[in-house]
Amino acid sequence: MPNQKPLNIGLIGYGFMGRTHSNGYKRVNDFFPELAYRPVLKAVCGRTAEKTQEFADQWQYESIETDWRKLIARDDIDAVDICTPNNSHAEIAIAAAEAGKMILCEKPLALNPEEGERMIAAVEKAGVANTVWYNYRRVPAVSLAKQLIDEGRLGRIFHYRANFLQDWTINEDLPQGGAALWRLDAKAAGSGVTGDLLAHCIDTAVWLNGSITDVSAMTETFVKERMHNETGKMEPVTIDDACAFLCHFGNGSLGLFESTRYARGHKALYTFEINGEHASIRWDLHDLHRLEYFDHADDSIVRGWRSVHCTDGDMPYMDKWWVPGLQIGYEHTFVHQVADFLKSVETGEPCNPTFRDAQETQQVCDAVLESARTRQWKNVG
Ligand SMILES: NC(=O)C1=CN([C@@H]2O[C@H](COP(=O)(O)OP(=O)(O)OC[C@H]3O[C@@H](n4cnc5c(N)ncnc54)[C@H](OP(=O)(O)O)[C@@H]3O)[C@@H](O)[C@H]2O)C=CC1
Ligand SMILES: O=C1CO[C@H](CO)[C@@H](O)[C@@H]1O
Repeated sequence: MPNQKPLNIGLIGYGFMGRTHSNGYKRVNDFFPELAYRPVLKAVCGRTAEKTQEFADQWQYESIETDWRKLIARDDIDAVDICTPNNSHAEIAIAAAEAGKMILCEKPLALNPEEGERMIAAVEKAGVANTVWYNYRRVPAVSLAKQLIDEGRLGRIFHYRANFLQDWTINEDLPQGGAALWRLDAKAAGSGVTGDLLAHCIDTAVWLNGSITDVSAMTETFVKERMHNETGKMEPVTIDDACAFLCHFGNGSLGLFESTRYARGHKALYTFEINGEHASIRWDLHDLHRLEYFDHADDSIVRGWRSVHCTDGDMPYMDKWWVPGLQIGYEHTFVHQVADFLKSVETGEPCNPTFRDAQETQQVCDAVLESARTRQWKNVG
């Protein structure tokens, strides 16, 4: 569309998320033609020039940088997209805000709530648009769950249950740290499954069911020592391999959350179930276009769990895609977040979750880790 205004993107980090976001930028205007803005892939930054250039050529970025400070200093960058390991989010975001750039930051927002506070102060002082990529909110079935809850169809909520299960660190010979395995090093990641996986479950839960007030958690590190890629020596493992916690929500409901990288057979199984007074819903990332729904008001002779295939045009986001019955996937959640961000730039409305919204998840993660450490219930915040 010739009338769309360009929004110049500076992407920092060209790994897994660099690819999902780039795909989102490239596809968004074809499927959301009404948007006033069009992302332009202006520059990508990584520390390795050769690999960064390879990525730029493949995804058609106009230029590369090998120092994120140079990317932020450029006048031709409007929005900075942070796709680097967690320990760099705060420094990059604060510098980007001070340079007046809009910011899209990967999750978790920061290493800890203190960093999160400084990031919020920076974006709010600069008055720049900001969002955090908690992308699962934008699975149509998850957005539909939000709609059903907000319409009051579940009534009073009693229970919220969520799991995020993986199995990729079971091998005790897997090293820790360095470029590929930064998730196993608390200095780079902040924490293990709590900040990496439970953060998604917490973000969705707070969005769907409101604030979490207090938590009681346990964590475990099953493999205590691993070879560190940077030192070449066996070193203590500093992250949580598994975490489970109980919590209270402000609305009086009870929560039960579990995450691990030691659930043999599960690669990325994110599920949640919510039980209300009138109805229950459940969702499973492996079948992401389905929302299961049980309505007690149904006639008893046909009452049961319905499997709602979220592909009709009246489901959230689905009028943008194919025809009823044909589904979409993981990558579309990022297209949706880009679309919502561009819309927010146009209207001046926040694009959820903002840094301030995402800080709530940071605070819950902090309370969870503290509760596990002290073996006591902890209040959030
Ligand atoms: N929303 C979601 O569902 C997901 C979110 N994430 C989050 O996204 C972020 C990135 O994860 P992921 O993409 O998997 O990580 P990867 O390890 O795949 O990629 C990280 C990238 O960051 C670059 N990088 C690292 N340090 C710097 C630096 N100082 N300056 C510039 N570039 C740097 C690396 O390139 P080089 O080494 O050349 O510098 C690499 O391109 C994390 O915060 C993670 O938690 C990840 C997966 C899913
Ligand atoms: O959603 C996710 C899937 O798993 C990744 C790790 O393997 C996470 O980093 C990510 O946030």
